[in-house]
Amino acid sequence: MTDRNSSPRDGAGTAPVLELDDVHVRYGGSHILQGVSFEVPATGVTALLGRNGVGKTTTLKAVIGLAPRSGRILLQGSEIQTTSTAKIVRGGIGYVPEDREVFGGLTVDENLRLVAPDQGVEAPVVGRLFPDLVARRGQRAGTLSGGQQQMVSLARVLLRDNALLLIDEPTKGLAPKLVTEVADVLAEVARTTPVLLVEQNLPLVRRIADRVVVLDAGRVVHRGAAADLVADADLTRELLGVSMRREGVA
Ligand SMILES: Nc1ncnc2c1ncn2[C@@H]1O[C@H](COP(=O)(O)OP(=O)(O)OP(=O)(O)O)[C@@H](O)[C@H]1O
Repeated sequence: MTDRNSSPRDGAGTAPVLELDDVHVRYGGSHILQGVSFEVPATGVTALLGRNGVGKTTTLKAVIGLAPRSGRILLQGSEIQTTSTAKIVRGGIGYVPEDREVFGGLTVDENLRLVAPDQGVEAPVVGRLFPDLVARRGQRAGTLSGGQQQMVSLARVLLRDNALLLIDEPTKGLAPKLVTEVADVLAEVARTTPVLLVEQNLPLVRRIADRVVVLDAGRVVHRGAAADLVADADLTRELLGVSMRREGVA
């Protein structure tokens, strides 16, 4: 495994917010995570990368308790590998799954009031980061564009106080302009809350991630500074099978 945790942006010196130690996930006879170990520092964006099907989403699900896991997982030093998802969420992990999961029949405001009944779109964080959602407060979430639904998902999680955010491919399927908008929001969010981000868009990773963890076949194969990985065309091709010119962030 390559391990290049030497950047001044790597959060070294502070206690990690999340630690995975030899985490395994098995579905029936399939051994999906095969001893995953890494730390998420308490600041900035840690990007979890890897080719399709290597176990990135499964890693987030193992942390939040939605996949059958073994091994040790520590949130702010406390073991959570046997804790229920509801307790983990109450304990401070916000999870934005890949499939967005908005309530399509409810308005934008009603979706947010499920989490913050007294505030909805009036919550300061919504006005600050998602002015478009305030303007669309009465629109049914099912009629929003993919990017707008992504914003509802993100806003809903941000209505709570989180020690850590797990965000799974927030830009998947979005047009480049919306990718840029989501990237802006994530960069702003990460100023106050550490983020573990699954993302395939390397220009976005270069722009907002501080460090990367790369998985292959259920194992960590590389850790290091995001800038170092994306600057190394041979390494990105070797680890991810992509070149930096594939897609852009305006
Ligand atoms: N509930 C499940 N039951 C059986 N196998 C599963 C289940 N969930 C995921 N897998 C398998 O685990 C492997 C890892 O899936 P995962 O979704 O974690 O990959 P990923 O790295 O997030 O991929 P992608 O980039 O394509 O989203 C895949 O082979 C997938 O088919």
